Amino acid sequence: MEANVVILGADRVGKSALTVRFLTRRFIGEYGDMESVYNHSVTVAGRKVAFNIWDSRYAQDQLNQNFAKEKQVQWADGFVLVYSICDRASFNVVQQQIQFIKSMKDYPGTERAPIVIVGNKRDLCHQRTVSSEEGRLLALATDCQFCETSAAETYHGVLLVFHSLVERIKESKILIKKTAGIKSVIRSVFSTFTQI
Ligand SMILES: Nc1nc2c(ncn2[C@@H]2O[C@H](COP(=O)(O)OP(=O)(O)OP(=O)(O)O)[C@@H](O)[C@H]2O)c(=O)[nH]1
Repeated sequence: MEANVVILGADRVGKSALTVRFLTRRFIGEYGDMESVYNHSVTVAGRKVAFNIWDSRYAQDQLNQNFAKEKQVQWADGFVLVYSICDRASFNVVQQQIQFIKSMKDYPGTERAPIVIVGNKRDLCHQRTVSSEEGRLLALATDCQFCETSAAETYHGVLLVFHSLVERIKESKILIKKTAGIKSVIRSVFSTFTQI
């Protein structure tokens, strides 16, 4: 399976740190500000998954932000939305980004959004301004997955983020296929009737 994943979130929340941790198992501290797409294959539940990961930048002005996000939303099969547990403004950005994604992608009623909300920098819990409960409630209200982790401290927490996203992407791809199949049946029935 191929999975296009976009990493979104405000400035300095750890988007690159999470990406690099997943790719290399390492935390290197500073990451520059290049926007890149990385390829990385891992085995999830016995199945090889080829990830294309778009580590995005957060555009400051609204116009560029929407333009960039539209491209990303069209391209993506799934999203990792990152905030820092020490930065409430970044939590608000994630809420806006969920709304934006949902307004652009029409997830049918039965489909759970292929989005994982990640509260990063868990190692800095003495500076916490966003509680775990708030993150969990946001995920419940928006039907997304949620986890807190620390890219600085753990590889396994980060791995879990991508594994749980794969499950949602799998479900979403099956549903898209089914819907496309039903649409094509309806189209062919319709064209048969219009020819009669
Ligand atoms: N303590 C701690 N610091 C972290 C963690 N993740 C990232 N950082 C630090 O936070 C800063 C920003 O990390 P980046 O990965 O560059 O964040 P980003 O979201 O890609 O930032 P932009 O390039 O501005 O979009 C760096 O100094 C990282 O070392 C974490 O889990 N814990």
